[in-house]
Amino acid sequence: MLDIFVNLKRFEVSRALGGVCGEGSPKVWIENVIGQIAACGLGKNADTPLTLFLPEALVIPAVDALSRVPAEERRSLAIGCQGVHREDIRKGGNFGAFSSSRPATAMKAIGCTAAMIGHSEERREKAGVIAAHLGGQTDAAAISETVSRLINQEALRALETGLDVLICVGETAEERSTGTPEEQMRRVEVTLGRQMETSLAGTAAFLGERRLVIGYEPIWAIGPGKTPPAPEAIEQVTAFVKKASKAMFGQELPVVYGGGLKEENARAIAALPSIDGGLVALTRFTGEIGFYPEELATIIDQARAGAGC
Ligand SMILES: O=C[C@H](O)COP(=O)(O)O
Repeated sequence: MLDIFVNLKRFEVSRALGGVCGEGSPKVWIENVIGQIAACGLGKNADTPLTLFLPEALVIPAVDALSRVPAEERRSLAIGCQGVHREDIRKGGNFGAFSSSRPATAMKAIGCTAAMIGHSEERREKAGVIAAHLGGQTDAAAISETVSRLINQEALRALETGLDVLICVGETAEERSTGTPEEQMRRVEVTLGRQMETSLAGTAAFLGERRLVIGYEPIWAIGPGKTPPAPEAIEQVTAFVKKASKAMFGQELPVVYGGGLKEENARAIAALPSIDGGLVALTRFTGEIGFYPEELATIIDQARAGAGC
C-alpha cells in the first residue's frame, strides 16, 4: 500500500492576492481540484489511498463535490483538515465555545475523516508564540518539547474523535547544517526521537481502530527553491523513524516522505524500503508555482511504479 497525502496549505488564495491559485473563487477552485483528481482516476486505486488536507473553509465544498463523483471513482479518496484544537467538544462538557479554534469533533461534523497534526508550519507558529510569550526565550529544545506536548494533545483529540492521523516530524536547517554527516545524523535522530516520543505519547491505544501514519519532512527541503535530500539520505532518516516507531508501538508505523516530492524524484523515493508513501503540497516549484491535479497524477504514477503497485 502506498499512502499519498496532499496538503493544500493556503493554496486557495489567488495570484492577484499573492497566492498560488489561478482561480478567483476558492469554492470554484476546490470543486475543480476534486473533479480533476477524480477525472485523473486517482480515486480508483485501492492500493494508493489519497487524502487531501484542506483549509477549513474548503472542506464543505470539497466534501460536497466529492459526493457528486460516482462512488467507484472516489473510493480511495478522503478529505481531512490541517490540524485540530487541543481541546474538544464533548457531550456534557464544552458545547463548542472554541471561537477561532478547530475542534476535532467540528471537523468530523463537516465531513473530515482525517487530520494532519504537527506540520512544520504549525510547529513553527506554536514555537513563535511560545518564544514571544517567554520574552525572547531561546532554548530551542525546550520550546520544541513544549510544542510537541501541544501537538500530542491535538493528536489524541483527533484519534479520540475518530479521525485518522498523519503526524509530521522533521528537522530544521540549523539542526542539519553543521558538522560531519555522522554528527548531523546524530542531531537529526535526537530531534526526531524527541518529537516522536512526545508527540505520539498515548496514541498506541488507537492502533487497529484508526490509521496512524508518520510524515517525515526535512523542513529545509519544503517549498520552492529548495533541494530535497538524495533518496539514500531520506532512507537513512526514515529507517530510523521506522525503528523508533517499532520501539514505541511494538510494530512499525507507515512512514511517508514530504518536502520537494515531485515527478523527478517520486519513483526513487517511493522505491525506498522505509517509505510507504508521500506528502505533497506544490506540484510545480518553478515558473507558475502551484498545485496542479494532473501533475499530482504524474507524481502518483511515478510513485506507484517505484513502489511496485
Ligand atoms: O505539506 C507538505 C509539505 O510541506 C511539502 O511541501 P512541498 O511539497 O511544497 O515541498
